[in-house]
Amino acid sequence: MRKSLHLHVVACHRTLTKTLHFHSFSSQRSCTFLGPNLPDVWVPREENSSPHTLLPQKFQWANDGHSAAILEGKAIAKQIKLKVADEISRMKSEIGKFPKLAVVLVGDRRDSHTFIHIKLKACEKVGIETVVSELPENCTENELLNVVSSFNDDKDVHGIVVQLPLPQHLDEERIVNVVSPEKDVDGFHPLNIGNLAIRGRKPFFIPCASKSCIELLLRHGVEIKGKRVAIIGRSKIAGLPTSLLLQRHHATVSLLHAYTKNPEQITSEADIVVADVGIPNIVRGNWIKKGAVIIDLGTNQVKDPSSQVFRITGDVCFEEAVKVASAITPVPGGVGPVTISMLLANTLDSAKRAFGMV
Ligand SMILES: NC(=O)C1=CN([C@@H]2O[C@H](COP(=O)(O)OP(=O)(O)OC[C@H]3O[C@@H](n4cnc5c(N)ncnc54)[C@H](OP(=O)(O)O)[C@@H]3O)[C@@H](O)[C@H]2O)C=CC1
Ligand SMILES: Nc1nc(=O)c2c([nH]1)NC[C@@H]1CN(c3ccc(C(=O)N[C@@H](CCC(=O)O)C(=O)O)cc3)C=[N+]21
Repeated sequence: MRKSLHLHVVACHRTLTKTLHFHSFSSQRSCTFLGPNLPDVWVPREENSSPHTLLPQKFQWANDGHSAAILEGKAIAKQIKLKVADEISRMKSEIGKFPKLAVVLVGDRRDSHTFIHIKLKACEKVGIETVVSELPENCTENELLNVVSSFNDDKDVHGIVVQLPLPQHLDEERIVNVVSPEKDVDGFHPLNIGNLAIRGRKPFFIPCASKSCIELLLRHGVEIKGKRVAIIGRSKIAGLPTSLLLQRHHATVSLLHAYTKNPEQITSEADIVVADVGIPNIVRGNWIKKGAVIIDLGTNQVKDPSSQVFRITGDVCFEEAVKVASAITPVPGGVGPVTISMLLANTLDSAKRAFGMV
């Protein structure tokens, strides 16, 4: 029951939605719409792009009423989707082909169904064809491996997503290993993760949530190079690859997990805090250094006790953090939508590679 250790469920009402305008989009030129693909991003940013510091000079804290800038993801996601849709429509008219994504869902988890629904809808909107394979909770590992292998062999499929987590009796690592690295649009295959970890190497794909974190930081003018980053959570979906991607952007990264003692000591020294735990409101206001930038990946479905309706809440206590941080991603509407647009971009990339368009 390690997860219950720091379970602070706090009612965090979103009353503050102010967006400060000192954050410009000056970094747009240095990050492609497909996100921070290698190797371009490792080239130092243009001298004249003058990235904003984490604490812009004109930024003032009043004793009362300070509110962090909100790092909105929806507009960025929309921009990326438009560009992807445009490329796909040109692909169709020029060569008569289009990208196709295969999604594999095992079992009946409520959150997995929601996430897959979001992914399929987004694919439809931009012109990515989809095929879904649903297996029962009690399916065997071989049945699942056969489904993945058949998508590997299908030349019309360019991307494969096996929705995680899988039921306990299935060996997640074994399944991830079988996905062809060239169709691994999640970027979870050891070859892709390994190449992300090693300087100068280029994975076929970078995990979507990690690209989304970097995209949000760069697009809002937050400098990464030389900054101290604390990431809470080391999952292969987000925490671990985000640590690898951030170190490639020359951040100094601490990776925290369930065995980390006094995590608040480490987070309170960080310029950027990334939360990827899955525990609502685990990151409190007093975990955060004044002026830090907060990226909240947590997407926790919480049942409202009064209405019995599910709502989404992050890992960060927004109401407290917004008073201390200089900028923060909201949940919903922050990292999540950009993650989805990165999946579309990765799938398009894969199709372009398959059609010899890169
Ligand atoms: N917005 C987005 O794009 C995405 C959102 N998510 C969301 O992020 C959350 C995490 O999911 P996922 O990435 O699958 O992570 P996992 O559930 O796989 O892993 C959780 C991580 O948190 C760590 N952890 C657990 N309890 C504590 C604690 N008390 N203190 C410090 N660390 C702790 C675990 O440590 P240990 O390794 O030691 O067990 C583990 O590394 C979920 O809410 C998920 O929905 C995930 C991906 C993308
Ligand atoms: N193979 C695999 N790949 C993944 O990328 C993957 C996965 N498994 N398992 C689960 C996590 C979680 N994840 C999210 C994606 C989008 C939102 C998202 O769109 N969030 C919206 C809200 C969504 C809602 O309303 O429920 C938002 O934050 O605004 C959230 C979380 C991808 N994951």
